[in-house]
Amino acid sequence: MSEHQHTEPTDDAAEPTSEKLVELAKRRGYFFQSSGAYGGVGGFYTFGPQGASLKGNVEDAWRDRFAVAEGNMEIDAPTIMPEPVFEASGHLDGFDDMLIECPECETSSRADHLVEDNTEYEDAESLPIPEVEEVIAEHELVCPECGSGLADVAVENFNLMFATNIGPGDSDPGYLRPETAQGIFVEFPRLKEYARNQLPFGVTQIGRAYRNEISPRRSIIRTREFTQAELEFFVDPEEDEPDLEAVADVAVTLYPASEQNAEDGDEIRTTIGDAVEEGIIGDEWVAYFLGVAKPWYDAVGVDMDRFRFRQHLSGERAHYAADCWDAESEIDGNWIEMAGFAYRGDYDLSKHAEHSGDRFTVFKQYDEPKTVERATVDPDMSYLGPEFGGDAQAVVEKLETLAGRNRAAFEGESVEIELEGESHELPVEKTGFAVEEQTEAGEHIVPHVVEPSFGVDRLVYTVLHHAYREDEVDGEERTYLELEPEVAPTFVGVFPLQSDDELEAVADDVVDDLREAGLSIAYDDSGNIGRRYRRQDEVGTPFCVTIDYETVEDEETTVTVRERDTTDQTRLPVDGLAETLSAIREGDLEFEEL
Ligand SMILES: Nc1ncnc2c1ncn2[C@@H]1O[C@H](COP(=O)(O)OP(=O)(O)OP(=O)(O)O)[C@@H](O)[C@H]1O
Repeated sequence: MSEHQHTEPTDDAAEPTSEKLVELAKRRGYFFQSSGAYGGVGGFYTFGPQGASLKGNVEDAWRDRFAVAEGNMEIDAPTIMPEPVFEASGHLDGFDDMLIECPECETSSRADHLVEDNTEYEDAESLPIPEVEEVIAEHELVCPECGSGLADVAVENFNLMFATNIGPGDSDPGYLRPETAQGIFVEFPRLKEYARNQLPFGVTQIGRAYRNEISPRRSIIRTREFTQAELEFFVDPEEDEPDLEAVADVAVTLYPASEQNAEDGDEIRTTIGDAVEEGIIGDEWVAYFLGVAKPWYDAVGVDMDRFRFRQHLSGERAHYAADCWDAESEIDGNWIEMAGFAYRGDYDLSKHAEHSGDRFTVFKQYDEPKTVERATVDPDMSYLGPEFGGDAQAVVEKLETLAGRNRAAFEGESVEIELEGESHELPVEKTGFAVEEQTEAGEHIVPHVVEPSFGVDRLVYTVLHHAYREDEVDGEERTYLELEPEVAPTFVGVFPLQSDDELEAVADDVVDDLREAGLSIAYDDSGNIGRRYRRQDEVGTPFCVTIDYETVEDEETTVTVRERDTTDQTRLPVDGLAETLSAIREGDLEFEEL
C-alpha cells in the first residue's frame, strides 16, 4: 500500500487537468460521488452512462488480452468471504495503514502520508510506528483539516478490511474482500482439476474489491470500493518458462530500484529482452507479463510518453515477493500506480494449505517412473506398548520421521529418540527398520504464482486524463476526449440537421443500420449542430454523421461524416456507411483514406 511523495501529490496541489476532468466527468456522466442526495459519501463513486460504458469496454479489452488471448480461465467469486480465509492470507493481521486522528476536529489521516507530504521521508509506510510518531513530533506536523498540532497524538494500525457478519448473530464473521485474488487462491483445489492438473495455467477475475481507506482522495484514484482485474498464473518453478521471444522486442521505460536509490538516478529506456539479459528485471515471468501489458495499455489509450514500470524498493515489497514492478501513469506531473506485477512464490497456496488442511498442490508426473529407496519402520507394538504406555504412538511417529530423515541412526544396535525433552534408547530390531525400493510416478508440488493485478478505476481515470484535449475550432474554445475507438462509450453520433420529417426518417434508418452493425450510437436532434458536435466531442465520440438537405436532394443518399480530433468532414453514401465505419473501428481503415 505504498504511496510515495514522488508518485502521488497532496490534494491541494494545483491540478488543472484533473480538476477540469472531474467537472466534465460529472457533467457528462462519466463518474460522480455516490449518494449525493444524502450529502455524498467519501470514497464511493458511481459510474454514469458514459463511464459505465468506458469501464465495461476497458474490462472487455482486458479480458480479451489476459484471459482469452493467453488461454487463461476466468472465474467470478463472491465478494464476501469468511474470516479463516483472511487469517490464512495474512490480511486479518497485517492489512493495516497508519492512522492518526486529530483530537480537535476528529479528522482521520494516514500518518505515513502526512509524513511523506510534509517531510523529506519518501517511504514512511515502511517505518515502525514509534519512528513515525517521532517524525511527526520533531517536524511539528499539524492536522491537514484544522491545523491543530499532532505532536503528542498516538499513531495506530488500522485494518482496511470492511467487516460484516454472515447470517444472524456474530458467531460467523466475514469480510468484504480487499482484493479479488483470494477468491482464486481459495478455489485452487478445484481450479487445478479444471486445468487437468497441468501447469502452467492461469485464472483471471474481474470484480469489486473493498478497502476502508483512511482518507480516500483524488476522485476515483483512491476509493473504498473499486474494481480489480487480476490474473493468478500458476507455474512449476523448476520447469516452466515464459515465451519471452514473443515480447523480447517490446520497448519499455523502466525505473528500477537501483536508479530510484541513486543520487542522479533516472528512468531507463530499453526492451524487455535486453532488460532480462542485463538482469534489470529479475524474474522472467514478471518480464513476460510486463511485455504483454505495455502494448495493451497503449491500445486502450494510455499515453506511452507518460507511462513507465517502476520496481518496488526493498522496503515496499512483501517479504515473500521475489520481484515486483508497478505500472505507473503520469497525472499532472505525478506518478500513480495503475497495476502491480509480482512474483509471489508459493506463499499464497502454502498458507491456504496450512490453514485449511486441503491440498493446494499439483501432481507432477515424471517423464519416466523413478525407482527410489525408502526407509520404513514397522515397530513391534508388543514391545513399545509395555515400554511407553500412552506414548507408544508418539514413539512410532518419531521413528517414522527419523527413518525418513536419518537412516544412519538405525545402523547400530540401538536407536535414540527424543520424547518431550527426554532421550530414549530402543533396540533397532524392535523398530522393524527396513530399506525398500519403491517406484514413483511423480510428486506433489506447490505451484508458484505470478500475479499481474490491475486497478480498473485508476486505468479509466488515466485513459480519460491522457485523452483530455483543448483547442479552438472556428474561433471557439473546444474540449474533447481523444479516446481510442475501441474503448469510447459511443462510436457515432447521428444528427438530423433540423427537425424535418424527411431528414429524421433517413436518420432513423442510419441509426438502425449502424446499430445492426454492432456500433454504439447516440442520436441527438436537439440544439444547433455546433453544440451537438461539442457534446459528442466532450464525451469522446470518434465520429458524427449529419443528415442534411443534400442527403435528400442528391440522387445518391449521402451524409456528412465528421472526425472528432481533426473536425475534418467528408460526404459518404448511406449505402455501405455501416461497413466503412465498422472497418475504421476494427482498425482496418483510416478516416483520412476516405
Ligand atoms: N483504494 C483504491 N482505489 C482504487 N484502486 C485501488 C485502490 N487500492 C488499490 N487499487 C488498485 O488495485 C491495484 C492492485 O492493488 P495493490 O494491492 O497492489 O495496490 P496497493 O499497492 O495497495 O495500492 P496503493 O499503494 O495505491 O494503496 C492497484 O495497482 C490499484 O490500481
